[in-house]
Amino acid sequence: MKLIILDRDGVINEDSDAFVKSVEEWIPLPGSIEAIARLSKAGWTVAVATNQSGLARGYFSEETLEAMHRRLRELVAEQGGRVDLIRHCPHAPDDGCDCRKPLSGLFRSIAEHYQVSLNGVPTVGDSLRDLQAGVAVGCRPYLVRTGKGAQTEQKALPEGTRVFDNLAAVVTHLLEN
Ligand SMILES: O=P(O)(O)OC[C@@H](O)[C@H]1O[C@@H](OP(=O)(O)O)[C@@H](O)[C@@H](O)[C@@H]1O
Ligand SMILES: [Mg+2]
Ligand SMILES: [Zn+2]
Repeated sequence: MKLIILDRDGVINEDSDAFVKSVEEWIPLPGSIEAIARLSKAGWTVAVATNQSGLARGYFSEETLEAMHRRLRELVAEQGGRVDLIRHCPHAPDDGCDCRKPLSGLFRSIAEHYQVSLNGVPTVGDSLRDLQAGVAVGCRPYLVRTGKGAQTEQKALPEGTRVFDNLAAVVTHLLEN
């Protein structure tokens, strides 16, 4: 299967240092919804792996998070595409979970869901921890310059990381190669 694993905040939608705390604050980045739809229509299965410590911090509820993800799914469906699976880490940094990126629990959960290896599966993130979580289970890392990506690009990146301006550019590359 052609599987791709996307980070959410800063890749699909605008990120904020104050967290994305409501559907109103959940604003798609230009071209990202269409990019996800292009992948779907080309036969790709699109999964999302996202840290959502705002839940543990009490900034928003699971119901609000689900409303954001309903909005994402609706917008992609309007473009003829589909977000197939969303896995999130609800924990705080000091909860000691195994699913908060850079740990790979979300990625392993996605692999388990589809009963596939993640070797070579592209993963797209804006933070170093997104790439580290995916690379640890064999994913091919793609960094975008949206969200926190421009700052991340200044750091030491996992070997082989490809850098693109945004998700739309990553998708164009993937669909052309
Ligand atoms: O980029 P993804 O994984 O989809 O989501 C990131 C968000 O959960 C938030 O993660 C927080 O990190 P801490 O959880 O405070 O370390 C901060 O970086 C926020 O700016 C950001 O909105
Ligand atoms: Mg992010
Ligand atoms: Zn967790």
